[in-house]
Amino acid sequence: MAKQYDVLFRLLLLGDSGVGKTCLLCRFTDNEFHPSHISTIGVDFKMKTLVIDGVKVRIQIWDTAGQERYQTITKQYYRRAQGIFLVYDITSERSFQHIMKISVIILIMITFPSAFS
Ligand SMILES: Nc1nc2c(ncn2[C@@H]2O[C@H](COP(=O)(O)OP(=O)(O)OP(=O)(O)O)[C@@H](O)[C@H]2O)c(=O)[nH]1
Repeated sequence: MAKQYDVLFRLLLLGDSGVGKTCLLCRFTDNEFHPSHISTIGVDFKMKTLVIDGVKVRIQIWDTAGQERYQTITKQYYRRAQGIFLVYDITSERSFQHIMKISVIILIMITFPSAFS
């Protein structure tokens, strides 16, 4: 059986509830937009394979719940990701301030990994 991909990238979507993470992901993977907001529970994921210069690149994107109560679960995914999309709602300063705080936490986790193991 032919290999389904040559390279795998694990990416993560982070941001407050309702900023549009799931919509971004659906648009990217399926070119769809669903206007209703159904909050993600915990973590969900979608995949897409692109061919770039003849290389099959599989992108696995983890969509995290923005609600505070799932933070313990979503934090476990920070270190497994090779890239993180920090998403905010341009009409909500609060969502921007919050994503700034999360980015500082991630920076600390990367700098002092043993403190979080
Ligand atoms: N105006 C506008 N609304 C958007 C846009 N993208 C998403 N929405 C709306 O924002 C709402 C929330 O979108 P979701 O993608 O479900 O939000 P989320 O960040 O995944 O939310 P959680 O799963 O709770 O963390 C939906 O009602 C969408 O219709 C956009 O670009 N513009």
